[in-house]
Amino acid sequence: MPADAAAKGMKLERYASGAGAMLLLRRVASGKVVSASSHLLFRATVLATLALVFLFTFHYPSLLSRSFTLSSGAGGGEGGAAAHASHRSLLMSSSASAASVYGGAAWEKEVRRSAKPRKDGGIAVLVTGAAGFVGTHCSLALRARGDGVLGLDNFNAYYDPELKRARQRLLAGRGVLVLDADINDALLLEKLFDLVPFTHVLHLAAQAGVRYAMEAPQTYVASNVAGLVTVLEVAAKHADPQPAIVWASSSSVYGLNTDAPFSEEHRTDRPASLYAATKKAGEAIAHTYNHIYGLSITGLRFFTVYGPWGRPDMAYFFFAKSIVSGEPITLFRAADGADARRDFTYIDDVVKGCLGALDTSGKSTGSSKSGKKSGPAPLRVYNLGNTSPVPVTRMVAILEKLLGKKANKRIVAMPSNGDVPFTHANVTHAAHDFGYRPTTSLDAGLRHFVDWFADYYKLKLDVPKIAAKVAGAGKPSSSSASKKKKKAAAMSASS
Ligand SMILES: O=C(O)[C@H]1O[C@H](OP(=O)(O)OP(=O)(O)OC[C@H]2O[C@@H](n3ccc(=O)[nH]c3=O)[C@H](O)[C@@H]2O)[C@H](O)[C@@H](O)[C@H]1O
Repeated sequence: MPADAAAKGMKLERYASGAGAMLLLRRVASGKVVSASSHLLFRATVLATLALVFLFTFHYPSLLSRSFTLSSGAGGGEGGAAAHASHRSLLMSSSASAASVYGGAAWEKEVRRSAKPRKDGGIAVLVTGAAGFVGTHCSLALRARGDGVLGLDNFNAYYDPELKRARQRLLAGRGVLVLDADINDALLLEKLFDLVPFTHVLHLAAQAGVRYAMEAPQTYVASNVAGLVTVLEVAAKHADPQPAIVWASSSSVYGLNTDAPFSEEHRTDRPASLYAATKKAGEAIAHTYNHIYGLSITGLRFFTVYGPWGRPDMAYFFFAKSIVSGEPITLFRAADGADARRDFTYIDDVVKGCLGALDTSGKSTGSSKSGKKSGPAPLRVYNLGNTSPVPVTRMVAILEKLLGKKANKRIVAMPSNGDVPFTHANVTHAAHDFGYRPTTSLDAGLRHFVDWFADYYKLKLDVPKIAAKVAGAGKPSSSSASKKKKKAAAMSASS
């Protein structure tokens, strides 16, 4: 035996057992009993392997059994009673596995309870991205009218996950369970469809943000393309009956289109950002699943949605934070010298549009059993905007008044990072098909946002007084001020 192999043998066998190993070391070192050495080496290896298997099993049971997380605080799962074995897709976020509570009878009961309609004729909706901004508001509105809602969210850290947890707690308080789960977890989705005959999927989970797409392009592909495909695959090939799908597209699909107001008939083949390209890809993918599998699919092109419980990555939200803290804000000016303009759309108006789209979606016509469709199913796309673009500088002026503080503004040329100079929705189709009529001005909507913002971050703003000034209502009496505050709080929690 070469000297280094003998040395390795000595090293391994030293771990095998105390006194015996010492004896062995002497014998191996003398080079006299080589065959005894290899025999013991084999035994030591087997022992070490068994010890490792034992340790692994003890410390990492979640890797060996399937975990479904129940995280609304409502009820508990049954430890170790995994619902079924599964692999995790490489596309999935790892956050879901961290504090897992296992599936089982109690978990299934909670899932069914949350998804069960409370009224005759109510629908059962699986809401993806339920702890997101639009997802939270839609889930609350569905629950408020007696529909069944089960939420999914992967609680990723794109923006403050604590805000998502706060929304989750709000939903739990209204009886809506939001599972820690990723839309790319096909087996979990299948399991949920086995438990609940969902009539609809409101698919809002996505990687949002136009400019962030330059920093993290792959996350857009994973959520907005792969994630959408996973949801549609399960809905088409596993769910029985197939649900109708309503999902979040985006105003950004209009890209470099200059015809205004943007109509669903306009070109959408010139996306300005990868975000827009993934949403456009989603619309093409929706066509395929409708065509082949008979899924009823409705895409909603949201226009810069804002309001209470909003997204901190959006300009109105982080501008408000910066104004309060005295930090500078940067405003983009378009190439023609005009201020950037957006068709800012208030959350309550968008929620009405989402519910209208769900209620008029029509049925899917395919069968996951036979793989055939009985005829064409609805395939729709709608703008959900406010129909009145406002310069971003005006949005900042409203915030300044509401917050009682001037912004420290810096105006720069719009960087070429996926942004577009303006958006403007034509909502004729949504108005015709489900009565969509946005009614909230930017002044009123931002007043509701700032009421919530001050409350959530515990800021000492005299919000009702400032809000009334902006709305031109004069100085409110203390009773009308408190009535206003109560109304805003009720709205932010129930819309
Ligand atoms: O409708 C959509 O489909 C998208 O709407 C939203 O995108 P946008 O309309 O771009 O909103 P947002 O980032 O709030 O910028 C607002 C304005 O502020 C300007 N803006 C922005 C940042 C900045 O630092 N300065 C600035 O002037 C900027 O030029 C713009 O004019 C969603 O984020 C997106 O997920 C998607 O849903």
